[in-house]
Amino acid sequence: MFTAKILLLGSGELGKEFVISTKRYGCYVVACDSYANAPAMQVADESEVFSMLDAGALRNAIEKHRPDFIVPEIEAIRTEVLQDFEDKGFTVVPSARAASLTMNRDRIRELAATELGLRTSKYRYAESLEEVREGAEHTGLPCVIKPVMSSSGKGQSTVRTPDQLELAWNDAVANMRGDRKKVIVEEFIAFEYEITLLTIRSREGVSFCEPIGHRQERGDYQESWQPTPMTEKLLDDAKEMARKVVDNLGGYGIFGVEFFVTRDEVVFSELSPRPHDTGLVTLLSQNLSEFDLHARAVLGLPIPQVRLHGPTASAVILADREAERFTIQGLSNALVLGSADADVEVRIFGKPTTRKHRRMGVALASGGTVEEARERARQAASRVQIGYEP
Ligand SMILES: Nc1ncnc2c1ncn2[C@@H]1O[C@H](COP(=O)(O)OP(=O)(O)OP(=O)(O)O)[C@@H](O)[C@H]1O
Ligand SMILES: NCC(=O)N[C@@H]1O[C@H](COP(=O)([O-])[O-])[C@@H](O)[C@H]1O
Ligand SMILES: [Mg+2]
Repeated sequence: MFTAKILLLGSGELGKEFVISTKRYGCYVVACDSYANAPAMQVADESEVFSMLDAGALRNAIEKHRPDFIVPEIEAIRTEVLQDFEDKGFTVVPSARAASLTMNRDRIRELAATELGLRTSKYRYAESLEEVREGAEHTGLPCVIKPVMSSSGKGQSTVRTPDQLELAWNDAVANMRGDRKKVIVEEFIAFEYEITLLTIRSREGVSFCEPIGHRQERGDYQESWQPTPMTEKLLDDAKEMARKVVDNLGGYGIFGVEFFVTRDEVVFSELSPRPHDTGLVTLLSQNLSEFDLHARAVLGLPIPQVRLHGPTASAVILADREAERFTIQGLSNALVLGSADADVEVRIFGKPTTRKHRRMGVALASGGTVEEARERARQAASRVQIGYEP
């Protein structure tokens, strides 16, 4: 009847594209999230609504559906439950350990910096304002303060003067996820640029996509592009570090490995053991998107050499306020930017409500150069508007 049954934990835009890729290979997908009608649910066979942090509900869903693959799509999951089911013989993608380590910044940092010896920023952990001050002494200013459990920049701030430390600590505590009142204080890396190195770990070994450059605001990605010109030496360093981490984490799937690149050095930042938001650009840039590659790696299908079509960029379409009644306008105005020499695409995620800065869609564009592609993608994104209804 179907190739494999997948239980998707988290059903946002990344999950939606992953579901489309797996449906094309004949999978049966049950999409789960904490709210109804989430993007991936709109294209899945079935859906379940519960909090992924609710151990009982998560257990019930796995037992009810008995999937071939449990695929985390978000970070905040009761990972102990994943470990239990993995121990019972279920397959967690890429592995329960990977999900658990990457959900906690301190655990993945310990693995990368201490166990694997990768170059990272200087850091300290802190569980009180007092310890935050000590941490900042160690790293120097500016420094970056992040809750150990959070994503998409939530509760994260860059501190430039000592008097800002208290505000940063309070903000981190107010926006952290989970029950650990703990932050990481990181040395601020004045990087020239930053990249996501999409790294595929499959039965056939480890392979890489061309590095993706990106620009972040408020700790959240605004635009991304491919390729990013890098010297061979720096790219090799990044690949070696990415390989070490994914081989240690184990399992099969795609990983978004994040690096800061300075003049002469690559600094490991963090990684997602799943498709990465900045990798949305691959929906247009490559013969196989990061979602196709994740699907293939998970299902044990062949992974060919990935082909980059040419310079391509993505630019996000954000809401600017909270609303339940809204319309998406201007699609045609955006798509008309496509021509014989340049592709333009828009993906609307179908999220049922908006909130300030919530990502509602993404514009994609190709160009003769990365600069040209970025400009076109930004323009296309700005032409898509959200109409808020009273
Ligand atoms: N130590 C640092 N030095 C300089 N910039 C930093 C540092 N840490 C984070 N940033 C900036 O903030 C961005 C978000 O940081 P990070 O990836 O750690 O947060 P996140 O909440 O895990 O985001 P996501 O879940 O979207 O990946 C980085 O991509 C980078 O632009
Ligand atoms: N950086 C992580 C990331 O991009 N995650 C993506 O955003 C969704 C949540 O969006 P929402 O907060 O708008 O519901 C997640 O489900 C995932 O697809
Ligand atoms: Mg990040």
